[in-house]
Amino acid sequence: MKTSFPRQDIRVLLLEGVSQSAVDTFHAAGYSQVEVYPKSLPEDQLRAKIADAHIIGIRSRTHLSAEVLADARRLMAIGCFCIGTNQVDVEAAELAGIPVFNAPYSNTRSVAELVVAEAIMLLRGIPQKNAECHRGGWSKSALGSHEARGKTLGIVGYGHIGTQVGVLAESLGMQVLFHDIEAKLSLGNARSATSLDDLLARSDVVTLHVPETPSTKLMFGAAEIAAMRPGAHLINASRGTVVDIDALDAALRSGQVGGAAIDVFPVEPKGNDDAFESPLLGHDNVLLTPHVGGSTLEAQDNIGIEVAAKLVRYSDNGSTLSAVNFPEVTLPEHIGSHRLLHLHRNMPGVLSKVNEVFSREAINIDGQYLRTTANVGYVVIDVAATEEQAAHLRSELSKIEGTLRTRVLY
Ligand SMILES: NC(=O)c1ccc[n+]([C@@H]2O[C@H](COP(=O)([O-])OP(=O)(O)OC[C@H]3O[C@@H](n4cnc5c(N)ncnc54)[C@H](O)[C@@H]3O)[C@@H](O)[C@H]2O)c1
Ligand SMILES: O=C(O)[C@H](O)COP(=O)(O)O
Repeated sequence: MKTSFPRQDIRVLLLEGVSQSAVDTFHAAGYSQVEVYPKSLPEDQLRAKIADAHIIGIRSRTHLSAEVLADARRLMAIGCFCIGTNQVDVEAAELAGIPVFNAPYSNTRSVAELVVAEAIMLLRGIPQKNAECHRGGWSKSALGSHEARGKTLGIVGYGHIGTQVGVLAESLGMQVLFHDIEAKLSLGNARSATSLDDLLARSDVVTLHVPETPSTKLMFGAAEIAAMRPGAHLINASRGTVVDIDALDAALRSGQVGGAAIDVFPVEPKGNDDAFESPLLGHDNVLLTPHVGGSTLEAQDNIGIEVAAKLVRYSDNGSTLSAVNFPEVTLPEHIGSHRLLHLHRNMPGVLSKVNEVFSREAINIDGQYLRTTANVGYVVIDVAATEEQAAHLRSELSKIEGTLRTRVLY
């Protein structure tokens, strides 16, 4: 199958050490121009690089703002090789006709395992004991050391990760409480708290699993920390913007928070060679990890395949299934027809103008698919036409008012 652009001319830019499995997936699909970087790029370099890329793959460190996307003149699709998509201005991407794909489940288990391990470590006071041993100290004591069995784990954000954490914690004999802004079906014996304050008042360990949104920004500050049980522990493997890090620092000093495990930070280094700074440095009772909740070989391997396959499918076939910012269509192959893709602002009258083009040109439509979001409409039309006719149709479609982007797949 030919595409409007031969695959070997499509430039794929993968940043932040996206797994080799992604590169292999692109190569196997005939995409030979895959450029790989081990970390995120400074904004000036990103803007220069993105100007030539047709497909970009990033993880959580690369910010694709509206300004950066404005330079991405050739960009066709974005792959977030992770769960979070908060680092991308997804609305700006939608209005530029660029679908954003991610891997919504592939690292869920990795995060859940780490969090449960951290809960055990915190309840036993292991971070302090480990630090002391490293300094040549020895304080063998059961003081402040507790079994996880019978303790209460409070999960804030009972989504894919939160539910998995709950299942694993229950298998250790923990009581699980959760709080979510949506009504959620509880798994196992987990119970919904009546409110966030109710959860905080009853939990020995609180773990955060909310996405970064305007409503979760700094949602865990001095007031929430004060509502925790004195000496309870806090785990954050969600996003660094969710916790007021200075308030946590103060609560660790005062003893209101007994210990913490923090994987994500308001400001994170761009790559492994850059220095890490945080007010939490030097607290013996804090486990600090460099945003590795989802960084297992198993998860990264799966994510590489999953997201690369979604990008290839969109590029080859136009399917947008599971795009986070785009009308979703699952399309059959278009053997024997040419496929025209028309992305337009969602405004009255566009579809009739699209259809007018085909009747005016007397071209038969083999199949038509349409999905809309509040902002945009995505119409896919399979036609029995020659290559020249398809190219002409594309140029006619481009002239319709409200058109954001057109492509043709031969
Ligand atoms: N540390 C890591 O490496 C790592 C790895 C994967 C994901 N993450 C982060 O974890 C987040 C959660 O992942 P997920 O797959 O469970 O997402 P999810 O969308 O399945 O679950 C998030 C849950 O949070 C709830 N929620 C949203 N706002 C809330 C609020 N204000 N109060 C309470 N609940 C709220 C949602 O209703 C949803 O149930 C991701 O968005 C990502 O930022 C981090
Ligand atoms: O959103 C995610 O999946 C996690 O934060 C992991 O991000 P990473 O790919 O940058 O490790």
